[in-house]
Amino acid sequence: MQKPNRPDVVQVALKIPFAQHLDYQLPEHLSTPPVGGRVLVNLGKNKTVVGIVLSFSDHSSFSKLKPIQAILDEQAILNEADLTLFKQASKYYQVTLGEMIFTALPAWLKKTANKPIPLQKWWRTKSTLEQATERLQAAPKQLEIYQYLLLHGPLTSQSLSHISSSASQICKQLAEKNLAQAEELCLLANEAPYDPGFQLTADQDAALKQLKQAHDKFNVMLLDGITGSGKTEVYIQFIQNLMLENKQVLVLVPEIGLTPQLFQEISQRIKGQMAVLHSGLSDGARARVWHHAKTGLIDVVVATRSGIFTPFKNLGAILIDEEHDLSYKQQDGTRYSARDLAVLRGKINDFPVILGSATPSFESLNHAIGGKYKWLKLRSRTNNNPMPSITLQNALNNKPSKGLSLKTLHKIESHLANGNQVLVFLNRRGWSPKLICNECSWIGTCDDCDAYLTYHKHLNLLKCHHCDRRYTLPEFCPGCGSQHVETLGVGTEKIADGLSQHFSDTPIIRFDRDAVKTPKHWQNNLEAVRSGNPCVIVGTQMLSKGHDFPLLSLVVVVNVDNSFFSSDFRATEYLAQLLTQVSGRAGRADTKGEVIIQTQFPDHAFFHALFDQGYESFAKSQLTERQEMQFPPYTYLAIIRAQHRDASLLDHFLNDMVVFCENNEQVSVLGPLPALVAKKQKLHRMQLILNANQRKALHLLIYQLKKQFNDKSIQWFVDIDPVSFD
Ligand SMILES: Nc1ncnc2c1ncn2[C@@H]1O[C@H](COP(=O)(O)OP(=O)(O)OP(=O)(O)O)[C@@H](O)[C@H]1O
Ligand SMILES: [Zn+2]
Repeated sequence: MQKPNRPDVVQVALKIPFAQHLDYQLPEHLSTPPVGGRVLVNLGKNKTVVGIVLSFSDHSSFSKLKPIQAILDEQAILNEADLTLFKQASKYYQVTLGEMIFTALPAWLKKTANKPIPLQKWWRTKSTLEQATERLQAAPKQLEIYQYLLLHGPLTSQSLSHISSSASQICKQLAEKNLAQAEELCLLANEAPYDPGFQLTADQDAALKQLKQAHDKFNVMLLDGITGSGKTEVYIQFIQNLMLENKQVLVLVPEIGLTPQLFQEISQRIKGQMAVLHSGLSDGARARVWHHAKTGLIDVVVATRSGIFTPFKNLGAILIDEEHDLSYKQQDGTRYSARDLAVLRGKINDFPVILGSATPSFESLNHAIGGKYKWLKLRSRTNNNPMPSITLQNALNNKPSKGLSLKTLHKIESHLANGNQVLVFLNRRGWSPKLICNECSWIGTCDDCDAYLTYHKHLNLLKCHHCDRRYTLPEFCPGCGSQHVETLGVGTEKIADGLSQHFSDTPIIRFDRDAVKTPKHWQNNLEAVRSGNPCVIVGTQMLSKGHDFPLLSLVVVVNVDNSFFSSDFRATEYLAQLLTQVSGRAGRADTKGEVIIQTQFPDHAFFHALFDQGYESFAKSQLTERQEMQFPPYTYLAIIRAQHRDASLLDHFLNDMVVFCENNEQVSVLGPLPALVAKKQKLHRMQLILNANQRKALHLLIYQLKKQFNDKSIQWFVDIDPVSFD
């Protein structure tokens, strides 16, 4: 039956760049869909797509509306506050509302097929073993499954498949006999959560008090705690506190690799339900976490960047660990910052947002200094150990072979002999980053990108790290025919190789994108380290942060000198963060830590500013420079990025934009400039850098540019608050 105030027109957000929403007609045979729910509609000639209902109207300025094809959700998947977040975010990042929403939706919910979210049943036993044994005398397979569940449950039927291929059927039979039951989530019955019985340090105590005081209103708090100062303990006790009020908590970490650790640390301390959310999960599993967070079944979600969009029933706070990390900025598609959106979300929903780091971003630090964020400092390590000692080793006097000098190798040896572990940090994977000819100086470059090729020894080929194209190793120099072609420089593969030769009885554990391809690899490697035996870990930035390896006493840093030649005004900020973080891995338990930095510039002013004064003073003096030079965080940046096969066409196009901007006195435009990677997969890449004293002026100009230059032949997009120029 038709309701009296039934709307005729439904406004639907779609993944389209040209309109905020499209109007559709609501056909007689469909009921009114919920706002924030999904519908199926036709787009263009014959495409069927998923859209999100935004609002209703009695009329449309368009005639001949297409009808809604189907309603996919009976209940909204996004509530009003979620939609407000998307609306404000889409304005900020200058994309349409639909583009913003579809950046956020898990793939499962974007499918037109609308299959129900695959729920996952976890089985556990009921009744006693005696009762079960008696009743299952004639059913040995059922008894076997019962016994296995009793020992190892709760488990999914998939994880019982090694016992029987019809495990799922058998579980149902057990349930019929009232000997087992299924739950939708693995409810970890943490009736009595573990309590480590820590006496909080004075700093931890003070920080926690401030958090508790501000627990029910919007506030941004910068938990600025040196490495090993026990930030996690503060997070955990704050989460426990919020859970007492039945609130949910979202915890963001910068990398998948950090999710298991934090998940475990929190889960053993709370009486509640937790989930992880990251790109390593299946589509179905990700949609499931959305669903359970929204219904309120999950109390705490530990997620990577895109988790910021998870809808919750009663979200009480967002915690962002390692808030300075660049991984919080999405680097393709809609380039949002999960950290900045967290602050926006806290404001919309009126809850606190906690940004934690040992090396806060200069943006956040600036807000803390100015009083916009509450500044909670933890300045002592929980074990009262001093910070590790730093040695700057002159790489010109101590020539490294396979990346490490003899002096360094001796140091490593003595730390291993004391039963400790060592981390060698190098931000470059592969065997060596260049292949050169000693006679004509030819260097191996990618045909499709403006990049050198990296040699990978175990594959015995050259790889482009920008497009992943592979090349066979030339026998002769393609430039002059000489046989004197050699690899130059070191990567993690070569360092690990040198170490295995030198320390043949010690495990060398490599963490980089080639050696660690799945979360399982991660876990295996981490377990090898956690086993506590002396070992040398070789790792890229994957490993520079967050990890707590109690037995690590020496950190060796190789090859960070490139940062001194970078054209990025943030290069020193990033280097300071990296060195502080990676040094902070050393000496976390009982041993005093030691750090060796192999550098060709041991006298560089940078090192002295950072290590003599510490991160905070270093940051403050750099902020003063930024202010003088009129750079962020005192001004606002956006980059217009464009790419095309034809470099001169690209140049023309961007020059036209520059001319268009010429009369704008509030925004300065730099460019066109080639991107740091000037060519990628055959496309030339150029950019304009827009810098303004006011965000409003910058956004207005971009809005005008978008209108004026909607020429489809050149692909271009805007990056608001860029974090890199590549
Ligand atoms: N009050 C306390 N007393 C004793 N030990 C503590 C206390 N609080 C935390 N710890 C322990 O101290 C260690 C370091 O803490 P944690 O890993 O939280 O440091 P962090 O501040 O997160 O450092 P990072 O920034 O390097 O990750 C952990 O093993 C933790 O269990
Ligand atoms: Zn390439």
